[in-house]
Amino acid sequence: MSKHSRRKKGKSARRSQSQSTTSSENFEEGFDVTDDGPIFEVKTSKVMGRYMVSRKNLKPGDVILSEAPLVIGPCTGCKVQCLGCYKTLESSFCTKCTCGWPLCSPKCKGLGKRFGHSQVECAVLKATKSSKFLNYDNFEEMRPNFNAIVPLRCLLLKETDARSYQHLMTMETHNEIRRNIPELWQTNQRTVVDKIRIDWGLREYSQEEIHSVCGILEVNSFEIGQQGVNIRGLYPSAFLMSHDCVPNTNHIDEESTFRLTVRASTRIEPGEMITLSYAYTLQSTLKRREHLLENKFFECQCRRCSDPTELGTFTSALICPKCKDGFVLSSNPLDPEADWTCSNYNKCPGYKISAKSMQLLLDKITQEVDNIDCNDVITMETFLKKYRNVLHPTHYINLSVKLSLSQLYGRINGFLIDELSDEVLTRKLEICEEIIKVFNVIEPGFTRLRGVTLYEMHAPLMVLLTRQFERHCTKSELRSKLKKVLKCLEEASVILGYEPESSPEGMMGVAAKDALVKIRDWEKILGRF
Ligand SMILES: C[S@@+](CC[C@H](N)C(=O)[O-])C[C@H]1O[C@@H](n2cnc3c(N)ncnc32)[C@H](O)[C@@H]1O
Repeated sequence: MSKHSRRKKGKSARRSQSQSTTSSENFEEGFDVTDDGPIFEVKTSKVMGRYMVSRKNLKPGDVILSEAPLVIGPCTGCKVQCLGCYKTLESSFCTKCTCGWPLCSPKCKGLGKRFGHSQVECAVLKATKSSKFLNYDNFEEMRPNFNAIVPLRCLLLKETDARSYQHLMTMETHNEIRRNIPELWQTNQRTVVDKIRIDWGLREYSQEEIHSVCGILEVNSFEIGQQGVNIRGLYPSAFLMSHDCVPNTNHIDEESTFRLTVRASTRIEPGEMITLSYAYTLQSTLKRREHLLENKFFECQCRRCSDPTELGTFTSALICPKCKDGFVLSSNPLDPEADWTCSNYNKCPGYKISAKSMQLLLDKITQEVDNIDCNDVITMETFLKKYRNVLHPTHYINLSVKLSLSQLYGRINGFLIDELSDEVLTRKLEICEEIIKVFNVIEPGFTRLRGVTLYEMHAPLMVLLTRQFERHCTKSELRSKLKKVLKCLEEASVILGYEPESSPEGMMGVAAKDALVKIRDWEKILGRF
């Protein structure tokens, strides 16, 4: 699963387990167990297979599980990277390991490590002369070789850690479905199965077994690593979380150990499903469902997907071109072929646009937005103006532009926070308020998107307030405004306090804590807010 979303599971025999098992029956280690028993249990349904259910009352921030990976390594389609630490490599700075595969340096910290380039892997890659397929003069051509590394690491577990291998093989493969998707199956055959069995000569692994490992990785793995690092990993219990387009957990992975920690992002009651989103939440229902079907092989029927308004967020809605008053919504969001109609039945009876026309329009607008430079504030604002009568203000395309603007205003040259006029500061604030209303619904609670946006909100509030103070405002006005800043910062510092300190979000969390100290100084002057 991507950072925002993802993953899945295994064989029908496993489905026959009892309706409700404690986590420890599946894999004793890696499960968080409190004094009064496991935090979650695993249940089974016909539609979803196994899924995780809470046994406790959980608060936002509570740890649900924290565990080391079973296996990690390069993502499919990754650039050439160091097999030890996964740093992307440029040809001129590359070192070769004795097995002939690239490393960042002879002293790479991942050399000889279980979750890096292990001695066993090195010996196998060397013995099979696998490096003869690596053309160091052409990094582009070298890339597909990396697709077979994690599958090989899974297969090597058979010898080096049989228990982990057995556990991994209980995960869903969706082989029955994947086998009937020729493009997917044949790509795996060519770039993984034949690479391992024919190019590297490791015939001891059967075709079926390697395809299963590919399926397990596609369905169950997490994308991990900090920005610019392209790694995927399988975890012993986290894969059991089912998908929901409004998830109730957030997770982070530690940079040096790759340990995954899953926390509740909202309150979770005993018996409630523990979920994450396998798809990017800032997408339309159509796009999320397409992603889930193509990559996780199921049709999402969650509350958000079933509701044309997406729980009142209107993230897929257009403004009706006919009455300019209603919103154009899918007449059946669970059917991608369904027509789109105006919500204003009285004024616009019978108005409709076909799914195909809608798709063409969105493709065109998406292309336009993709062409905007990621720091170009002016063009982003022009885009929003251009489509103000077409896209709902919180349409997902608008939201992605607004999310960028919320982080650019105050940060980039020409738009540094102290240089912004009151008008632009107010604009930043309005954008943050608008997007946080949507995040409160689709990514509620202690989530990265909310944490970052709350932090972004405090800056314009604070600068506007300081300017007002200089222009003389009353103590009580000041106090009430500072209260708002305090609220944003307090929540942002708690949420972002869970992020790794070296990550951009973690650094923001530290900055939020520093800013809180300064606000407390105001409190000393003005009295308690
Ligand atoms: C990472 S696995 C989750 C564990 C899996 N259910 C198992 O039994 O091993 C992801 C798979 O679970 C199923 N799944 C997860 N969430 C689902 C949902 N909301 N609706 C239907 N199926 C779901 C799908 O088959 C999906 O490919």
